[in-house]
Amino acid sequence: MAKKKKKTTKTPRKKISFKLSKQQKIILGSFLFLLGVALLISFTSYFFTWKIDQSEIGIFNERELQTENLLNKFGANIAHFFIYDGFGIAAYFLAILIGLTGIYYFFDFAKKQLLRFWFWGLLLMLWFSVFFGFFNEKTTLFSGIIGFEANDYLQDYLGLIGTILVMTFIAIIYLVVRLKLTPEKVIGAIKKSKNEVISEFKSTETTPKAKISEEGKNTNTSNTEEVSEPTEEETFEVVEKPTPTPPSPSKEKLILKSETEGDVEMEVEQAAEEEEVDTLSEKLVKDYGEFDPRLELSKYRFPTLELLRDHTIGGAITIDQEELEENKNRIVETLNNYKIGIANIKATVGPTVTLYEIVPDAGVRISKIKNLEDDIALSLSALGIRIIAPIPGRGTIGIEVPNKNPKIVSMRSVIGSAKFQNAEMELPIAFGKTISNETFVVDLAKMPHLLMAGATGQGKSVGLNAILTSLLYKKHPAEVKFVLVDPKKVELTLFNKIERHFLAKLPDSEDAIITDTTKVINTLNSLCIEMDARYDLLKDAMVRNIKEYNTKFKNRKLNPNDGHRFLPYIVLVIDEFADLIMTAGKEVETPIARLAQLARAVGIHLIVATQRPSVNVITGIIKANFPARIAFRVTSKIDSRTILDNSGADQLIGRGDMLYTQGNELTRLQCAFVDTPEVDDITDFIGSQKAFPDAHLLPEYVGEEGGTTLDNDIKDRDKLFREAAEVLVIAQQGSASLLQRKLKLGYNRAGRIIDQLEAAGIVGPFEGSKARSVLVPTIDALNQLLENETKNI
Ligand SMILES: Nc1ncnc2c1ncn2[C@@H]1O[C@H](COP(=O)(O)OP(=O)(O)OP(=O)(O)O)[C@@H](O)[C@H]1O
Repeated sequence: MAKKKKKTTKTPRKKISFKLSKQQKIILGSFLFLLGVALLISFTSYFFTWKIDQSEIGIFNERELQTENLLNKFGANIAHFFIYDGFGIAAYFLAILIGLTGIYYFFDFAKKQLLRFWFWGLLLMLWFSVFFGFFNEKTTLFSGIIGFEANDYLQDYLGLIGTILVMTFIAIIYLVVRLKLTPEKVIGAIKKSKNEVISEFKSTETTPKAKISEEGKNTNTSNTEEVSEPTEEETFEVVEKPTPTPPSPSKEKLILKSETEGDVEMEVEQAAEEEEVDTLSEKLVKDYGEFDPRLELSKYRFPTLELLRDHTIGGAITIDQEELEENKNRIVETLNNYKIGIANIKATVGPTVTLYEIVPDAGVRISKIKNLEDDIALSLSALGIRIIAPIPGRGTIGIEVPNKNPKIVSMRSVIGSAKFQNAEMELPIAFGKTISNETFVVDLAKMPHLLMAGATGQGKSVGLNAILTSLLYKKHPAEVKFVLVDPKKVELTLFNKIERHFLAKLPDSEDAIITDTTKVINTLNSLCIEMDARYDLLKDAMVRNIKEYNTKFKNRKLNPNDGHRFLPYIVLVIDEFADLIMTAGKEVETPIARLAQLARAVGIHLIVATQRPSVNVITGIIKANFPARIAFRVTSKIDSRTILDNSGADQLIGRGDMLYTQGNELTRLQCAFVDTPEVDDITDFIGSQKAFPDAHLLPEYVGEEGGTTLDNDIKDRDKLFREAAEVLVIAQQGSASLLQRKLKLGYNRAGRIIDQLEAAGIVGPFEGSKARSVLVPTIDALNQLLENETKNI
């Protein structure tokens, strides 16, 4: 018990605080300021009296003893201590710093700047003290003992030249860091002063002339007031308008006198340029730096190259001379059989095919060679021959012949290539290698949507994995989000591991990867809502595309309180589009077409793959909005035409051999190969790192049949119900995103309020991705409606 009592009687320890009250600051400030002044006086006086006072230094107890220093014994001793025993003339810095500190405390200015003054001031004091050490070998008055000894010490170790060099270096540091001096500024200042001298010289020269002309005018019959009564002493003022160069920080007056005595004097006044003031956004950027979308996952590590394997077991591409010669002879022979002479032939060996470029003899018709495609293929007895007549931009005819030993192009080699690593693109994709063995990198953001077709087993899934891998190697989780649709349920499951890093999903769904058709419809419509919301944001920010928007947001020119946010790119990947169209038809096609038409500017990009590129799957409207297309091997010429608007895809050899077009010419590529275990490793690597709390949530979309039951219970209404109703009635637009912005609500709450408004008959039913109609025309009508409601209860 006694112990307990002891404990309770213990008084809590007082915290020691160094915070000064306002009065204390004023007292301390004035003390320091006056001390600084006292030091300045005693130092100055010391230089005149030190010889006389020399013998009295150190004697305090003899009251009658007087010294010559203006501050008597105190002044003589303190000055002796700081100047003679200390830093010489440089001790003035100390006096100034103490005085300055006094001013800072007196006016209670921020102390950060003061610290800087002390740091640089002390450095300067030491520097000058050592510097004067060079000059006064006999008396240490200029440098003080510290400066003299320090100089001596440096010279003992570095010699005179070494010491000068060290001192120069410190001086440069001061000039560059503290005074922000650069060679350009120095040159500019020299030029400026040179110009000033010249102009001064010129104006002094011209003044008498001006006077003469003035006098000349006077003799004329002009009667203006200024010239009618010229007197010898008269001065006149010419006010010069501000000239753009050179800017001067303050108003300056320049009096120009002519050489002749008692002559007209001219005063030139140059107005100072107005200072530019930082805008709010510039100030925010200065204070907090640019907005960094990566900050939340700032420790995120990008996947390493070691996670990818090298599949080129056979080593790099080898040129089989025999095979080349054989093919060349056969081509020449076949063409000769049809009386087509060849002037020149050149071969480029790629990973899977070799391109033979032919320059036919003059007068040979190109269509003739094109028609012989099948005959040449027959005589070369090889699958996958493609004839390009002519090769655009080269003036030759190309014959692509598959190699006997095709080489796999590893994802590792394309990801590790300089072309991909140095690519300055928004969404870089390394597809593989071209026929001339160059890494082929394109920007998905520029495509802007990609259609991919190929018969089963020809490399579509590998191609999709290559695209996703490319983006994972280049983009931070905050910058891009994937919406993955995988009706086959097996192809993209590995990406589940990176759900909270890179995937986007509907708020109520468990899995981010969408496998069932109704969910696909909801997701597509949700993306349409997101697209519309993004367009609203872009409009509000007065920018044309997501890149400009994000730049503006990073520069803190857009206020997050107005609903603005950093917009990540969204890449929608659909692996088996035919399946979706078969089961959902128009319901899928409409939002896809809408997205394809409009979403490019807001950073939503589509990648759609299909096994069956038939016209009822890839309809005209979809095709028109997917300018970038990839074809793996397809089974018929018709399919090739559907996907590429050209034949050729039926002639490919499979296993990643593909044709790529972005609206104009076809490029034959060997798709990079990335195996499932590699994707597994990459997603493991990313998945094991710190993630966002949840997958990126897309806006909620309530399908027609899955709509929530409309409950018109007044008690259950949201607190902001009335305010929300007013906002929508005034805007005559029933959109949840408008509520989000105006009332600063989350999406879910805004959605709930919209449902309640619908139940109350204020807004109309859901109309796809369009905003709902508002059924109440004015605020008065709204008040009436709500009043009637309460009466009826
Ligand atoms: N770029 C490539 N390089 C080498 N081999 C490849 C390449 N792409 C695909 N292959 C080979 O082809 C096989 C089938 O590829 P993939 O699974 O991508 O075909 P798919 O078109 O997606 O077929 P499906 O439509 O039936 O899913 C792979 O297992 C692989 O052996």
